[in-house]
Amino acid sequence: MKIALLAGDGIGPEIMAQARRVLDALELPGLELIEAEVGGTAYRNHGHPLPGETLASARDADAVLFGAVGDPECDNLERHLRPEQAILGLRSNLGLFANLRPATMFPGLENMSGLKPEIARQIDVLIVRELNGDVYFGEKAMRVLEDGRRQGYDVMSYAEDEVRRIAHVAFRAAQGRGGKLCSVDKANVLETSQLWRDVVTETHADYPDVELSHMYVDNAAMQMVRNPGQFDVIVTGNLFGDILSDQASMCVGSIGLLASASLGERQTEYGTFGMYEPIHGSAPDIAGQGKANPMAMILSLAMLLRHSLGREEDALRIEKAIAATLEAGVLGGDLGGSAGTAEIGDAVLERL
Ligand SMILES: NC(=O)c1ccc[n+]([C@@H]2O[C@H](COP(=O)([O-])OP(=O)(O)OC[C@H]3O[C@@H](n4cnc5c(N)ncnc54)[C@H](O)[C@@H]3O)[C@@H](O)[C@H]2O)c1
Ligand SMILES: CC(C)[C@H](C(=O)O)[C@@H](O)C(=O)O
Ligand SMILES: [Mg+2]
Repeated sequence: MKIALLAGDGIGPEIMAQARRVLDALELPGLELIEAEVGGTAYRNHGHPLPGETLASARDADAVLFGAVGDPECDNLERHLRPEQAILGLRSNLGLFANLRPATMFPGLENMSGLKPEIARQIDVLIVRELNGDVYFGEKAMRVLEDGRRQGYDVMSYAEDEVRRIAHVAFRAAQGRGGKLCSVDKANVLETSQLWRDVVTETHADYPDVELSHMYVDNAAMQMVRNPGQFDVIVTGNLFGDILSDQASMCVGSIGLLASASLGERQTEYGTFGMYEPIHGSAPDIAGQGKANPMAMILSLAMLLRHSLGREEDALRIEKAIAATLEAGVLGGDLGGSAGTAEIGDAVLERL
């Protein structure tokens, strides 16, 4: 079993170190770890945020564990050299089109989001975000118009096969959970969304046991705050999924808790090849201070063990250790506590 570890920038290496301790504690037989540089760090050392060697290491592994990228000092670089391009490059080059972002309330955190505890307690939503299309990957340009005005230009597009394959992932996920799928779009305005809605509705014919609903994204953002417990599985496009998942994270207490799996079609000897990462970024405002919550990173490792290495029991062990740590009140600054990154790592390891 081979895992590529890409720690990245900012808090990436700090939280990766804690996930690494958890992985070491599991003592998986025959495990090989390959570390590679990515993001601003890779740009500085190799002139590119996603060096060919890093992409090759990721491709060659059974799974990729990814920290975070993003570096304020790189903000003025040309777009193709910015750290964020590394993550987009990995997602597209590795064919990782299905991004699973679960947001589940942990016992003890019901008061964290400001929602009424009886509402907060019901949150258990899986956001299935399409990851290889949308305005992220359409044609882009910074143009100068005839009258001298600059115009930013980004094309939003979806082809029907791209919508169909993510719809299948979402319907299957709903079958394995509460049997409800809500497709989120902006079909009252966008052609891409009208196609999205049509294709999701067509695909529903294969899954008559799943209850399908459609919701406009602006309403979904409101409903996510009003009553997030109404959602079971949400399927949506790349941009809407990016935004709604950060929003969902606060409903369960903090962005420092949300893990993700990015999957494609490639199967390995042990499961589905994938890349696993917290949904948050490199958090430059707290980087290097030992303050970052490593739980989203450690929960991403649990998802890796489940989906790519076929080790459900180890995944559950980690998830239970995180839940027990939170229930014991070991909270990072993001949750109003004072535990630092390593202290949280210690507490999780102790319970593991
Ligand atoms: N997958 C990724 O690598 C990824 C995801 C999102 C943003 N980014 C990049 O990260 C950089 C910073 O972006 P941003 O500030 O908009 O978003 P961010 O997610 O990095 O941070 C937003 C806020 O949440 C806090 N936060 C995030 N993770 C935390 C954790 N684990 N523990 C405690 N607090 C945490 C930060 O301190 C900050 O106040 C940018 O360059 C952005 O492009 C990368
Ligand atoms: C860093 C950025 C490109 C990325 C995205 O928008 O997908 C991030 O926000 C995420 O949620 O993984
Ligand atoms: Mg995001």
